[in-house]
Amino acid sequence: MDHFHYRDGALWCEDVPLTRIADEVGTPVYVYSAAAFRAQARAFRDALSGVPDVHLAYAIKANPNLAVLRVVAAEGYGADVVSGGEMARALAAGIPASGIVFSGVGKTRAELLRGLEAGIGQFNLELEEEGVVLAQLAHERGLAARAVLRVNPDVDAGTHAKISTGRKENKFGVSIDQAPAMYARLSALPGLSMQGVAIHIGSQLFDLAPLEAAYRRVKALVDELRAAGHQVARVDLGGGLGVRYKAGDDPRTPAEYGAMVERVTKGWDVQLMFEPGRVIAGNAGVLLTRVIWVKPGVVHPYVIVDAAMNDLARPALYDAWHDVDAVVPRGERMTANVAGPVCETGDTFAMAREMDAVKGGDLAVLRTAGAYGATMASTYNSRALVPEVLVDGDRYAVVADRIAAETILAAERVPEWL
Ligand SMILES: Cc1ncc(COP(=O)(O)O)c(C=O)c1O
Ligand SMILES: N[C@@H](CCCC[NH3+])C(=O)O
Repeated sequence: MDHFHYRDGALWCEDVPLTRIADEVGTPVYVYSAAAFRAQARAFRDALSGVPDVHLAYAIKANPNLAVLRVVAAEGYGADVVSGGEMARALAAGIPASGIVFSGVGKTRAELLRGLEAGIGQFNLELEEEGVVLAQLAHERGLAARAVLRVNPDVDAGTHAKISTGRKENKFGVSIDQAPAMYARLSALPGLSMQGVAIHIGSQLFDLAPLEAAYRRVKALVDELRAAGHQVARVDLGGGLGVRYKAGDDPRTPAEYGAMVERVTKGWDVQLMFEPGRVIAGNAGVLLTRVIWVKPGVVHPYVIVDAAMNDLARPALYDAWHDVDAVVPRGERMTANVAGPVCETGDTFAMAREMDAVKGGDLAVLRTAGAYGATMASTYNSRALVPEVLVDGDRYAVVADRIAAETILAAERVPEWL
C-alpha cells in the first residue's frame, strides 16, 4: 500500500491531506507515515523469520526522531547508535539498554563510559586501542563489556563512494587478516567479553552479491576463531539494503535479502544481528515544501522552493535523486531546475527535471526523504531547523518543532570585551 497517495486531486499521507499540514504547520516540513514505518519494519523482520536467532537494531542515524523510534521499537527493534547523543535518544524512546548496539569509529572515553554505565548490549569495536580503553573502564568498575570486533572484509559494495564502508581504504573496521590475532588479544583482557564479529559494507546497496561475499568472508573468520578456541556467539551483519528513489530503481526487497541471509548463514550457530536504517525509513517520509516563485532561466526555469540544501543535504552531498511531485497537480508537465534559497550553486534538488508543472505558491514534495533527511539538516544561511510531523491514520502531530533562527541566535554570546 502506498502511504502517500493522491485522493481527490491532492496528495495525502495516510488519511491526512498534505495541504492541511502545510497550512497548519507551515513549510518546509518533513512528513512521516507511521504506517509506512511499521510496514517496513515488519517486512524486514518477517523476511528474517526463518533465521533461528535474530536481533534487530534499527540504525537510528537514518531517522532518530523520538516518535519514530517509538514506532520502530514497538515492532521489536533495538537500536544501533553511533554517538552518546544517539544512545540518549534510544534510551529516551524506551529501548532497553540490552538491545542497543554502539557502533562508530571514534567513540570517546566519555561515550564508552556512558554506554557502560547504561549497560548497553554490545560495543562494536573499531580498533584494538578502543578495546583496551573499554576493557580498562569496565574492569575498574567490576564490569565486563560485551563487545564484537568490526572487520573490514575489503568488498566493493557498488555504491556511491561517500557511503561505501567495506573497502580496505575506508576508515571502518579492522583488516580481516589482522582480526584473528587481535581478537585473541582482546579476548584475554579482563573487563571485556568478546562475543563475535561485525561488518557493514555500505549503504544504498542494490546488489546482494557483495553482501553475500562479505558474509562468507565473515564465516571463514568465525571458523578460524572457533578453531583457535574462541567462543563466537554473535555475528552482526550491519545494514545497507537500498530503497527506490526513482523510476527504474530496482532494489532487492527485504524478502529477497532474507532468503539470501537464510541460505548463507545456515548452520552458523550464532545470534545474527542486523542494523537496517534506510530500508525502514527511506520511503516513510517526504519533505513538503512551497514554491516561492518560478524564476525564468536561460536554459530551464528555476523552481525556487522554500526548502533548501540545509533541510535535505543528499542532492548537494551525493548528487542524490529525489522525485519532485506537486501536491495538487495542475495536469501539466514542465522541464525545470528545482532549487532552494541558499547561496550555493549546489543548492539544487533537481536539474533539467521533467516534472509536474508548478507555479509560485504551489506545494510540492521531495520524495524518499524519511532517511538521512531531517537528521542531516543544518541551519546554514541562518535558516530555521526544519520541523517534523508524524501522521498516524487520520491524525498527525508535530514531532519536532521548527527551531527559529532567532532561537539559535539567542543561544549565542558576545563577550563583554567586544
Ligand atoms: C555501522 C552501520 N550500521 C548501519 C548503518 C545503516 O545503513 P543503512 O541505512 O544503509 O541500512 C550504517 C550506515 O551506513 C552504518 O554505518
Ligand atoms: N547519509 C547517507 C548514508 C550514510 C550511511 C551511514 N553510514 C545517505 O544519505 O545516503
